[in-house]
This record gives sequence, C-alpha cells and structure tokens, in this order.
Amino acid sequence: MSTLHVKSKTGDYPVVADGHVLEKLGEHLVALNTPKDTRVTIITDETVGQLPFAKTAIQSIEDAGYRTQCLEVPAGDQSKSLAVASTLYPKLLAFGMRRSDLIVALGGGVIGDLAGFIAATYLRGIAFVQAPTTLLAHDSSIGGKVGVNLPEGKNLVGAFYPPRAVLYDLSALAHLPARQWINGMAEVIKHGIIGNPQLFEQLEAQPLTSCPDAAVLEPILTAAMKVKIDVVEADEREASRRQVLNIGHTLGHAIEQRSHYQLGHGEAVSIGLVLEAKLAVARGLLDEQTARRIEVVLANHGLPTAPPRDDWNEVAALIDVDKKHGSTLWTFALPTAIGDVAIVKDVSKAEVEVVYQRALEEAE
Ligand SMILES: NC(=O)c1ccc[n+]([C@@H]2O[C@H](COP(=O)([O-])OP(=O)(O)OC[C@H]3O[C@@H](n4cnc5c(N)ncnc54)[C@H](O)[C@@H]3O)[C@@H](O)[C@H]2O)c1
Ligand SMILES: O=C(O)C(=O)C[C@@H](O)[C@H](O)[C@H](O)COP(=O)(O)O
Ligand SMILES: [Zn+2]
Repeated sequence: MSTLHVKSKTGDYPVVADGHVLEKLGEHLVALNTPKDTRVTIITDETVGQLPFAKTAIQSIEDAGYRTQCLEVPAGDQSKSLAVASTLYPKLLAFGMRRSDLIVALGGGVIGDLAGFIAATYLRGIAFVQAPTTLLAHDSSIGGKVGVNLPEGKNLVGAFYPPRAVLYDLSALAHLPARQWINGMAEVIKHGIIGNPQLFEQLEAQPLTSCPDAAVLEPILTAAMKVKIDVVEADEREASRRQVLNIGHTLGHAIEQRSHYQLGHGEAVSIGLVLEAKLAVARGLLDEQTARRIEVVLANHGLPTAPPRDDWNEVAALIDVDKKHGSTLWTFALPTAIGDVAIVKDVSKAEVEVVYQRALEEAE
C-alpha cells in the first residue's frame, strides 16, 4: 500500500500501511531519524500486549538498539481516563524519559488517544508514533485528536497533538475479533457518507463483514483514510469543516457513554448516524430514501441501528457537553446527501427528542 501523507501545522507526517510494519517497527523508527540513544516507551493494552505481533514489534524496537519499556493498561474505554493516565507518568519518569524521547501507541483507538494524551502532556509534550492495530484506528490514528474521557462525557480532556508518524500494520487486522471489525466498519461507512459516495456504494453492494484479503482491504482503507486526511488538512483544529468528521457522534457519544462502554464506539456511532440522518430528514436536509440507505448499509454490516431504551434527559445531558456546540442550541453534523454533510448550529433539544422517541417506537 502506498504511504499517505498528512500536512500538519506542527509537522507533516506519513501514514505507512502494509502487512509487515510491526515486524520492522524498529527499522521504521530508524527511518524516522530517531536517534539511537532515544528511550522508547510503548503503551499498549493487556490484550494487544499478549498478541504475537505485539511481542514481535517490541523485540524489533529493542533489536534496533533502542532502550525500551512496555506499559500495559486494561483494554477498553475505561482506560481512557485521567486516573489511568496518572499511573503512567511516574513510569515514564522512572524510565528516564526526556523531551527528546519517544512514545509508541500500540493498539486501537483507546491506546492511540490515551498514549497521545500522555505524549502531549508529559514534560509539556514529547513525540509519539501511532501504531494502530484495529480497523477503527484507521480513523483514530490520523488527525491528532488525543485525550481521555470524564465521567461527564467523552473526550472532554485532550489536545490536538499530531503524531510523528502513523505506522499501520494491516496484518494485525486479521486477528481482530469479529465485533471489533464491525465497530471499525462504522467509521469506514462514515467516511463514505462524508466524502466518498463510491466507497459507500461499494459497501452497499458488498458488505465487508470480516477482514478481507489485502487486495480488497487496502483500496478501501486508503479511500477511507483519504477522506479523513482531506478534512483534517483543511481544518486541523476543528474550527469549522472538521466538524463533519463528527457526524453520528453528537448522539453516538452520548449513547456510548450511557452504555458504560458496553456498546463499542463504532456501534454507538452507527446508532448516532441513523438517528442523525433521521434528524436531517426531519429538518428537510435529507430525503427519506437516503436516510434509509444509511440505515440499511450499517445494519448489513451487523451494526446496531436502534437507540437503547435510555432515559432521554440523561442522553440529553451528555449531548449538552458535546464540544461542537457554540450556544444554548446544539450543533450537529448532518448528512444532506451521500458525500455531503452540513454543520447545523441551531438544533433544539425538543426536536432531537422527537426523533429519538420516534426511533424508540419504531424499534418496538
Ligand atoms: N482520536 C480520534 O480521532 C478518534 C477517532 C475514532 C475513535 N476514537 C476513539 O477510539 C476508541 C475506540 O477505538 P477501538 O475501537 O480501536 O477500541 P480499542 O482500542 O479499545 O480496541 C478494541 C479492542 O480490540 C483489542 N485489539 C486491538 N487490536 C487488536 C488486534 N489487532 N487483534 C485483536 N484484538 C485487538 C483491544 O485490546 C480492545 O479490547 C474510542 O475511545 C473512540 O473515542 C478516537
Ligand atoms: O477526527 C475527528 O475530528 C473526529 O470527529 C473523528 C471521530 O471519529 C472521533 O471519534 C473523535 O474522537 C470524536 O471527536 P470529539 O471531538 O467529538 O471528541
Ligand atoms: Zn469516532
């Protein structure tokens, strides 16, 4: 797969993706001009850390001559927290990590967000490399959004802190449990809705419910990542345009947090995409048929499309803390066609409640 490149105000970075990245991770760090006296801290989770490719990756860094330590956190979104972050800083200090040293985030989006947050804040910022290992991380590893959750809501503490590189080993995706693959497809489909109708139509015609061979996977991943890269390059710190990447997330994050992370991020975003398409229809921004197409393509990938039976006011309280809002009214990224998304800044709580309650009734 050809290397993609991301233009960033804090330094452009490559997105290297192929089937052998992790076994050559040390060589990739050398190729990034990482001095040999660099200390490297790998941050991963307890599941990934036990996988063969992770052990190979760590050995590859040691074989390249870097002083290396590996820190593991419990797998899952509960580790994206200040509490878990606070356990890691002392370990960086004890290892003698200096400003010139390097963090490698080896895992999915939770690890990329957490390790990136640690990199952004330790000693006021040290470099880090994203080494994504889930399908969903094709999204999370690009664009520099890093951070942790608060009990009050998703990603409420963080930064825009781009990596030095994204080193994506596609062979790691073959080990993904089916549910994790499906979660990642939600963000692939999202990228189709935002900026690639051909990708969306391909997934409509031939749902990708498990990891395909590289010949099929690579063009699809490239297309999805290019949608993200184009938007991030246009508005890296989400002053406006980048909000389109948040389609499905205004309701999705609330639903994800309400589920206490029993729903995966992709599953919650899938429900959010369906509900926000319905909101777009209610506002006259989207035709019913297209909203139905979005619902069907998600369902055909095994993703949930109906909201859980939650207390609306508790969902609304989580929507209230969404970072896109600029006033007492809510801001949503709403689809207007497959390939087009509008940012709508005057959404009332009442109109979203109507859509939410109607979706609950339809699901019965
Ligand atoms: N920063 C961003 O732009 C951005 C974008 C999208 C999502 N996110 C965040 O990403 C998180 C979701 O990411 P995720 O779905 O990758 O979750 P995750 O990091 O929790 O990984 C999912 C599960 O898969 C396991 N795993 C990871 N790689 C594996 C592999 N190759 N084989 C087998 N198991 C593997 C992990 O141990 C974990 O249990 C959420 O917190 C979300 O907010 C951030
Ligand atoms: O990169 C972005 O911008 C996104 O919105 C990508 C989302 O898929 C991702 O879940 C992101 O973390 C959500 O951003 P947030 O600002 O709503 O926390
Ligand atoms: Zn997301």
